[in-house]
Amino acid sequence: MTGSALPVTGIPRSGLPPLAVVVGAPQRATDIAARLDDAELAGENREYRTYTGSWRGTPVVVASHGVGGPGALCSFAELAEAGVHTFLRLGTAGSLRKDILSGDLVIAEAAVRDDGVSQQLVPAEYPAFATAETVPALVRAAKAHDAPHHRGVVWTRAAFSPGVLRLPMREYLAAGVIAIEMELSALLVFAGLNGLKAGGALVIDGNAAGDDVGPATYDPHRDVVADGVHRAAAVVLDALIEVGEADE
Ligand SMILES: O=P(O)(O)O[C@H]1O[C@H](CO)[C@@H](O)[C@H]1O
Ligand SMILES: O=c1cc[nH]c(=O)[nH]1
Repeated sequence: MTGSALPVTGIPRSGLPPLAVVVGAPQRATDIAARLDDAELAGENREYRTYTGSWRGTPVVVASHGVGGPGALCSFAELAEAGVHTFLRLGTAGSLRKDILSGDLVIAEAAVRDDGVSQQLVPAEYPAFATAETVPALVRAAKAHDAPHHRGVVWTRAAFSPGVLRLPMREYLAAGVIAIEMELSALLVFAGLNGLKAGGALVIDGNAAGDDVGPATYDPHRDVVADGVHRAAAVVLDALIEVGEADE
């Protein structure tokens, strides 16, 4: 990393394309970048691996943000500083509904702010909402790619493994929340507070509606999940371009 790079992610201080797909895992960023034209590594440090390239002729960023809201926020802040103004997260999530299956895509309308970090930015009553136009853009792209999809509210939760406290699972199921993951609400709040656009689509990697969510029931390394992520990458990139075109 050079002195001209941003300190956490190692990306340049300015000049990145305004449209970004953000993902948890560095390898997922590499896999998606391999499908871009003219992909180049723009920076790498810790869990943050960032590429630039173009998708259907439009310059984009693909970046990994790691696991958990606090670390992910460091990446979102540096990406925004470097020029990104629209973020779509392509993540994985546990399903909270029997009819939402492994490999399906959940398109987020909003997220429960149980991320453990956004409460330090703004009071908890402030909503974590997806930028309105991201939702129909993702739905249209999912249909175009024949991706089984669902839309609704996602539970972003900081703790992956249970502790001694009872999870409010029954309450969130009764409230109609459809999937659980770990970073989206931090992204949506960050975008809301900074006049940026953000949304997300999550590939289901199993059912997480029990009281014993966490490592004991977690099995994301299956073909049905890998196939879902591969399909979702094209969905999210297409939706990102559509949202970007609406800005022009
Ligand atoms: O697949 P990613 O994008 O990392 O998303 C999910 O997977 C991780 C948990 O293993 C958390 O980051 C969670 O949000
Ligand atoms: O947080 C997460 C992410 C993926 N799958 C889960 O069950 N939980």
